[in-house]
Amino acid sequence: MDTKTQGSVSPPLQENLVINNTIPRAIELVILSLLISLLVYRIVAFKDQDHYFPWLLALFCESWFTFNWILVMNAKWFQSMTKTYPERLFDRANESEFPEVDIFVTTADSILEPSIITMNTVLSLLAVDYPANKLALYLSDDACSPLTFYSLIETTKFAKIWVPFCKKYNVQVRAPYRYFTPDPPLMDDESLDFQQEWKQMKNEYGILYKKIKIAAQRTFPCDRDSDFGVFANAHRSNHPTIIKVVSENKEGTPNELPHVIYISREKNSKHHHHYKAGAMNVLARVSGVMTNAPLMLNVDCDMYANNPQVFLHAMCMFFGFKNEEDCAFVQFPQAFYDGLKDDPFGIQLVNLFYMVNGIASMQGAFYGGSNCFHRRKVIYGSSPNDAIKTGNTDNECLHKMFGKSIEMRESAVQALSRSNAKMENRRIPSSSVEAAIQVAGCSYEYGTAWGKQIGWMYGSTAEDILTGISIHGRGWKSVFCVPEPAPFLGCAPMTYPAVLIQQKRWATGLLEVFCSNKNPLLLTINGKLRFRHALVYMWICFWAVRSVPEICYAVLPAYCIITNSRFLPKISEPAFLIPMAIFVIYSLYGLWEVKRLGVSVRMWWNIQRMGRVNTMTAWLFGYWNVVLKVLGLSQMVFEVTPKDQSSWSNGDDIDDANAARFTYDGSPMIVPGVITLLVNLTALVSGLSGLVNVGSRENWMAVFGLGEVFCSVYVTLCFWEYLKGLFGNGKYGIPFGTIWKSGGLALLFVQLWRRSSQWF
Ligand SMILES: O=c1ccn([C@@H]2O[C@H](COP(=O)(O)OP(=O)(O)O[C@H]3O[C@H](CO)[C@@H](O)[C@H](O)[C@H]3O)[C@@H](O)[C@H]2O)c(=O)[nH]1
Ligand SMILES: [Mn+2]
Repeated sequence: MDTKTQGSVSPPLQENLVINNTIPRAIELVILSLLISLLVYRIVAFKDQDHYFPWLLALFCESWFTFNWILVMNAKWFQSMTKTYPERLFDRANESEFPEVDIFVTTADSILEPSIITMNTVLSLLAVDYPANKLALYLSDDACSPLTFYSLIETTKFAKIWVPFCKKYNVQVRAPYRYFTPDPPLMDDESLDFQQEWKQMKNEYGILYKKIKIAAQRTFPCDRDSDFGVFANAHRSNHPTIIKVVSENKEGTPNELPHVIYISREKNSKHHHHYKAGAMNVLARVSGVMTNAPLMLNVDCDMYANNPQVFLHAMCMFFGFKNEEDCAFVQFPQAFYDGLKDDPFGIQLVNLFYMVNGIASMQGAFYGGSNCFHRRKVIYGSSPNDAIKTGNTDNECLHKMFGKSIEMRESAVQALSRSNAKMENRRIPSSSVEAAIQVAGCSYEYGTAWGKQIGWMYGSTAEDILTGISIHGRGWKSVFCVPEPAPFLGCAPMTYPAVLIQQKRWATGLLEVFCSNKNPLLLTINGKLRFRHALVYMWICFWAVRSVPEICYAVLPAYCIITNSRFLPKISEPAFLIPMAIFVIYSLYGLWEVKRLGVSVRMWWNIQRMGRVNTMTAWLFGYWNVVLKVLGLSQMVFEVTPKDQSSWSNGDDIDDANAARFTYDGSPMIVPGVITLLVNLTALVSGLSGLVNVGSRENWMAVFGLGEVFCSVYVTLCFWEYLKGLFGNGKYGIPFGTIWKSGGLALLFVQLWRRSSQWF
């Protein structure tokens, strides 16, 4: 791969741009010093308090916030980003020297992840600007759905006209459902030929769409001919391996289609299948024995390639670094299409922008689970300076690592020993189906290193972070690449219950990483994870833990108002300025940060409040999940996020105002949120009634602290959507059951507080 990279005359393929960060650093330091002052004040003023409990609880929460702030500052301290120049690539290397890439698409449910979405992802990837004879696309179907297989066959047929069309007219958006939806249509060419072909293509896509739609409505998508026979008795969680080579580029011509292969790994209730990580490992092995490309791209089924040059951008990184060590994987951002205006659920990850640029100057991007190119040998567990060692790895050791398949071991040796992309003895996938079936079996991994030392790591529902940290822990660096236009676009969850499920899974999975043997601190001590990078991993792993101090802090003001105690300095004390300054500076700073990214004030507020709401609901459940798992009381499941198709399937414009409204199901996750809201409302009401009974201004001050009331109002504003939910109808209303439960608990808390406050 590094054929001509050393040539000092040619301009670089990628460049690291350092971003000046002086002002943000100064502001962050000011906030830090205020936080520390507050802690000091709390300790000094402790003895003067009438009530110790709220004061101590506040001290605990604020200590955590300060610690968290230090982690954040560390992450953002140096800012940089990498820019790529794909047009320069062709001066460096010939197309025939480009490395092969095996593309992995995963799907797990043909209802939650409608086939047509997956197929559009497939089409966009088959049509990328890259020699087709260097590519193989593997679709992993964890649902073992004949519909998916049928759709893939039909899609591949359509691809035979779609791909040449895209390349001929240099179409920019190569997922047809995105290409054909805009009104007026995207026209890349004015010519009559183009217009005609465009119409024909739209028509053909319409036919494909209908075929899939009709097939989806039938119990079995088509006649049970020989190809589909295997699906007849297959149950999604109990069936033999199914591998079908749907299309093969036998001659290896660059202008044909890449290989297309369908895989449904063996499932059996006796064997744990490890969800997505398990699917990825099967993909790695099957592609290993079939095509064994040195690079692998993995995308979730909804993440279509929005920028046809994305492979070239990735190559700029792989070719562009002198040391392989600097580029174990190239991560592209996860961006979403048709995201709701102003991000009402606070999920579009914009606020992570500065974090991402910050870690770019350490060991590089986190692996995000999708949109990432990996070196195969890195996934196979090698370390940066291993290249020579692996040449003479003995067979027994290989057996223990990679399993009993001879083809697998041979391919692994090849993958581990080459630093060069050249693929000797080109094979075609259909010649290795048997070997592939063997390595996709559900007992294949027993006694091997899969999921422990090699492949995608098991033990967390955030297999991405777990796998990424183990790579960084071996001393590799990675890169983040943000070309224009956005390289991949996918579906963000479109309803609030879906958001909750996703947030809970992330928080759970991240904390699982902390509790695993890939703990960031352990990897710093025993491995090669750099200390500062480990701190950033800690920040992300602790998402779930953050829920505890946050929820305590959110009920504190209510507690104080109800029990007539204090957790903030009195307004008459100069110390009152400290928390006030923290609040004002932090809010303005956050606003300024996102404003620089072109985000509206409304969106800033949504990110802010949903940050609080998600932490106190979904992340709190994530925390409990992990506690229960550690106690051995529960097991994790990977709940797939539904991919919404309303925005494109029928061409109707979604009504943003309605889509942004919160909907509720019976999920218990919102209970802590409703309780928090209810106790704060109770506090405000009881505060108000206290106010009515008091006359003059001085007395009014004596009744309750202004700071506490302000905080209570703030929490209520954060939960405004829940407040609406209490009175909403139908799906927009919080179910009665949830309201009663939360109401009962809130009442219980308030009574308990009233009675017990005299003791603390
Ligand atoms: O048993 C399973 C479960 C999931 N998947 C696939 O995993 C992908 C991600 O699932 P999704 O429900 O879309 O999760 P998200 O929360 O959107 O995904 C983010 O978070 C996950 C970790 O929690 C990562 O695996 C993903 O790559 C990352 O995009 C999808 O393609 C699924 O088909 C499987 O193949 N098998
Ligand atoms: Mn997803």
